[in-house]
Amino acid sequence: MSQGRFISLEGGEGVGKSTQLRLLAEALRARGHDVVTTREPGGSAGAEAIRALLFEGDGERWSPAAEALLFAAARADHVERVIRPAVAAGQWVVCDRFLDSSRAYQGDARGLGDADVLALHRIGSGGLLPDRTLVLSLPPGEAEARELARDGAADRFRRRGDAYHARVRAFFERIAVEEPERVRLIDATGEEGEVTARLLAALDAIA
Ligand SMILES: Nc1ncnc2c1ncn2[C@@H]1O[C@H](COP(=O)(O)OP(=O)(O)O)[C@@H](O)[C@H]1O
Ligand SMILES: Cc1cn([C@H]2C[C@H](O)[C@@H](COP(=O)(O)OP(=O)(O)O)O2)c(=O)[nH]c1=O
Repeated sequence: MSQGRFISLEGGEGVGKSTQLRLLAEALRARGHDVVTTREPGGSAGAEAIRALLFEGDGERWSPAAEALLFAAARADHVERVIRPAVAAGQWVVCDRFLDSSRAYQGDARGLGDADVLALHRIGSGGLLPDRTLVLSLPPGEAEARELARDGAADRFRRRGDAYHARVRAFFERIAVEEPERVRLIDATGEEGEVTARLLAALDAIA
C-alpha cells in the first residue's frame, strides 16, 4: 500500500481553490494515486450540519469565539471520520480549506488570536496538520475581476471590503514565510492548467 497524504488548498475567496481542487485531484489520479477530495467547513455528515449553522442567518449571528468553536467542532468530526481514516488507508486527501482558514479568519481577521485557534485544534483534532498546504495567491482585485467577468457583479467582495481581503491575503503570505516546509505560496494567475502545474511542482518532496 502506498503512503497516504493530506494536502490542503488555502487562500482568499475566489482565488480558484475549488477549480484547482478538481484539477489537482485529476492530475494526482493520473499519477496513480487514490485521491479523495473534500472541503471545509464540512466534508463529513456532522460537519456539513455545522456548516449549515455557520452560514445560515445574518453575519453577526455568532460571536467570534462561538464561531471559532463551531469551525473547530466541524473540523474535529471531519478529521476523525474522513481525513485520518483515508490517509491511514493510503489515500491522498485533498481538502478545500482547513485549519489555516480558521487562523486567518477567526484568529486574525476576527481577532481571536493564533494561539487560541491552535489550542482549539489541538483539543478537537489532535493538532493534525496537512503534509503540505498550497496557498493560492492573486494580486489585489483579481479575484473580484474574475467574478465580475463571470457574473457581471462581485457583491461578495464589495460586502467585505478591500482592507479585509488585504488582511486575509497578508496572513496567508506570512504563514508561507514562517512555515516554509509545510506551506507554499502559489501564483494563481494565468490559465487553470498553468496553476495546476505550479501546484504539482510544489508537492516536490511529498509526491
Ligand atoms: N485560472 C483561472 N482563470 C480565470 N478564471 C478562473 C481561474 N480559475 C478559476 N476561475 C474562475 O474564478 C471563479 C472562482 O473560482 P473558484 O474555483 O470557485 O474559487 P474559490 O473556490 O477559491 O472561491 C470561478 O468562476 C472560476 O471559474
Ligand atoms: C474553513 C473555514 C472557512 N471560513 C470561511 C472562509 C469563507 O469565507 C467561508 C467558506 O466558504 P467557501 O464556500 O469555501 O468560500 P470560497 O469558495 O469563497 O473560498 O468560510 C472561516 O472563516 N473559517 C474556517 O475555518
